Amino acid sequence: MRTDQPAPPGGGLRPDVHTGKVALVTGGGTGIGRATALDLAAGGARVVICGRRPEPLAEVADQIEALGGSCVTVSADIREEGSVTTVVGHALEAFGPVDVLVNNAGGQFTAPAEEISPGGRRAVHRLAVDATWAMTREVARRAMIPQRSGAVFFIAFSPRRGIPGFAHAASARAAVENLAAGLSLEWSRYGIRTVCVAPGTIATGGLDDHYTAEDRERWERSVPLGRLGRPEDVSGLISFLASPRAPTSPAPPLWSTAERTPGVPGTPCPTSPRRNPTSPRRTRPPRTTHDPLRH
Ligand SMILES: CCCCCCC/C=C/C(=O)SCCNC(=O)CCNC(=O)[C@H](O)C(C)(C)COP(=O)(O)OP(=O)(O)OC[C@H]1O[C@@H](n2cnc3c(N)ncnc32)[C@H](O)[C@@H]1OP(=O)(O)O
Ligand SMILES: NC(=O)C1=CN([C@@H]2O[C@H](COP(=O)(O)OP(=O)(O)OC[C@H]3O[C@@H](n4cnc5c(N)ncnc54)[C@H](OP(=O)(O)O)[C@@H]3O)[C@@H](O)[C@H]2O)C=CC1
Repeated sequence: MRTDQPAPPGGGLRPDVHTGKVALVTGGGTGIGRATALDLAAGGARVVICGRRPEPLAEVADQIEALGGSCVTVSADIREEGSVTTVVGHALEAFGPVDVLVNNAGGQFTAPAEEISPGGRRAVHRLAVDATWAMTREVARRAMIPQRSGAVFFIAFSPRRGIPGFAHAASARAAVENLAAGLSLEWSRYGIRTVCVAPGTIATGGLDDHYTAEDRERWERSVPLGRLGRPEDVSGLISFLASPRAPTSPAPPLWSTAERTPGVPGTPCPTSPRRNPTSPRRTRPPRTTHDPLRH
């Protein structure tokens, strides 16, 4: 069964939690981006979504409108010069200043590091790093800095210390994580929060379509929970962090919905240690009553 099924929107938050806000979600037509667009809309935000293919964008817009929300779609390849300006222009024209930007569009391929060509590395970094920065700068300059508020989300990877087959992509996400941390130091003065979310491994259509069943099974085995995450795990976190209930001080650099696997990424997680039945039980020393008033 395909795993990229629409999730019930809401994220468990109040239906007016984002009322009056405008959100822009890149790659909002599928997977994590779609779940995020739906959750933000279910909280009352007016949503702009972009991606290269118009069809998935239109489906999400229909879903949002069927729930009584507002959604505008912009079909664009955000790696192309000028397209970021166009996307942000459409958002401003449709709904006014953007309050929440979710830099979700991204992707890569798996390959041994030594086989990744400069062009292959560039293709991945152009999207994950360059287009993300261009979008963030454009939204900040045209909306968030003038209005002295906003929340910008970035998507990183977990684990953070590298993933076999992802040398190009994991290094791109490390750059984005550092960007989020640096911007939070610079742009707090404008009331802009920059937050990086590291999803772990999430069952999406993108994962189904671009990676082998073997890859997915290996990644699944490495999750202590025993299953991959769901898009709404990530969208629910983003929706909460975009809400007024989000902790603001001190701004945490990275939020993760992920496992923290102690072994090599992609290898099975260790099983729980079991007591050796032949080893003697440790005997506890007798309990003494501690009276804090007596020394
Ligand atoms: C513990 C384990 C954790 C696992 C974590 C898993 C976490 C991540 C999951 C996800 O991110 S799921 C998201 C799913 N979606 C995707 O990944 C998107 C799929 N990929 C793409 O859409 C494309 O590959 C791309 C990355 C956007 C590149 O597209 P583009 O149209 O720019 O590519 P091309 O013009 O065809 O090629 C450019 C350049 O790249 C080289 N290349 C492309 N594919 C491959 C490949 N499979 N292997 C090696 N090289 C590839 C291609 O040859 C070109 O290079 P040059 O010829 O110019 O040198
Ligand atoms: N699923 C997972 O396990 C994890 C995912 N991530 C990251 O989370 C994000 C969402 O992933 P997921 O939902 O799984 O994957 P999807 O492939 O479903 O989502 C990627 C979205 O980005 C859009 N997109 C890709 N390239 C461009 C472009 N050049 N311009 C505009 N839009 C673009 C795609 O639409 P279109 O093709 O129509 O352009 C698509 O809607 C990605 O950045 C991914 O790398 C991070 C960690 C784990």
